[in-house]
Amino acid sequence: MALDGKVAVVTGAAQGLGKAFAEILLQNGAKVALLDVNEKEGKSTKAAFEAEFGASRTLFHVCDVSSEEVFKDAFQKTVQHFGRVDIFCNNAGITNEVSWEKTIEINLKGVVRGTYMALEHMKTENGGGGGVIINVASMAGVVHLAGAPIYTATKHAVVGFSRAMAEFSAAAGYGVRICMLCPAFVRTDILNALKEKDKLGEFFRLKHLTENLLDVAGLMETSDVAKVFLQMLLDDSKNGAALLVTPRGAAYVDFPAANEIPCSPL
Ligand SMILES: NC(=O)C1=CN([C@@H]2O[C@H](COP(=O)(O)OP(=O)(O)OC[C@H]3O[C@@H](n4cnc5c(N)ncnc54)[C@H](O)[C@@H]3O)[C@@H](O)[C@H]2O)C=CC1
Ligand SMILES: CC/C=C\C[C@H](O)[C@H](O)/C=C/C=C/C=C\C=C\C(=O)C/C=C\CCC(=O)O
Repeated sequence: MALDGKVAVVTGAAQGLGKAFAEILLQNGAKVALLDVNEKEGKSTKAAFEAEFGASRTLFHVCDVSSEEVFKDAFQKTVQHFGRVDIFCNNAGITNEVSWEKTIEINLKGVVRGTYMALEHMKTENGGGGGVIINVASMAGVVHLAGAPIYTATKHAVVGFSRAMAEFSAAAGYGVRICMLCPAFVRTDILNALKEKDKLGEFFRLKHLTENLLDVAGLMETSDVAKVFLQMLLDDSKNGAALLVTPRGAAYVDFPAANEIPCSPL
């Protein structure tokens, strides 16, 4: 997929990884709708992008992905403004083990909402032009963090949901690919949760496990992950693929097929 003239939506685009994904899309010719719950940071990011890429290439909407109504409204306004959407990146996410229902609302239900909305608009069955959905999971969508069980659960769920939807989309002939990005640790504000007892609750006592993992794994910059995001987005051969991203490189996860699970008689 060439990006010139394409329209992308990125949730959680005010800062961190979402901002870096929006920036690389803009650098490659796309127009980008930035959706984020943080109005101040979102406006400031929009202003910075306007200065670099021109006012007509971006749009910012205050949007909380945990509200069906608000999310739909922001998406509809994006379609009205740009006329179409070709790329949808469900990136918004939080780490909060105390308000765990909120974490599920944003990290999982927000991704489900965004995926359904994007499919409804892009699927060729409805006269859409097809497209790509990138759901941002995490390395914690494939391995677990004992210090963040709900975060782990939401990211595993994003991987499972996206894989199932990718196969469904292909079987239904929607013309929409769905892939998952699974980075390890990236230097963004989300890592501050590791220092906050009011975010980790009883799991705060295991924060050293995550910190040890981080020490071994190393920390990436958002721009490094954005380059890998772009490669996956442009690879038309990938559907239902989960790309792990680490400081040592990237690799697609080799999931077993249902008939490949090794079992022995009980
Ligand atoms: N930084 C890391 O180590 C990694 C992060 N991720 C994932 O990347 C995604 C982005 O996170 P980061 O950039 O790291 O964190 P971040 O905290 O810097 O950015 C998250 C963005 O999402 C926005 N957001 C939060 N709740 C929202 C809501 N309800 N509706 C709309 N926007 C909302 C925030 O305002 C913020 O702009 C998340 O899904 C996270 O789980 C995945 C792997 C590694
Ligand atoms: C409380 C958690 C806070 C934030 C979580 C992060 O945002 C992120 O989503 C979680 C990442 C989880 C990563 C888990 C494992 C990572 C493993 C590696 O990168 C590989 C580790 C070591 C390899 C050593 C080597 O062989 O070189």
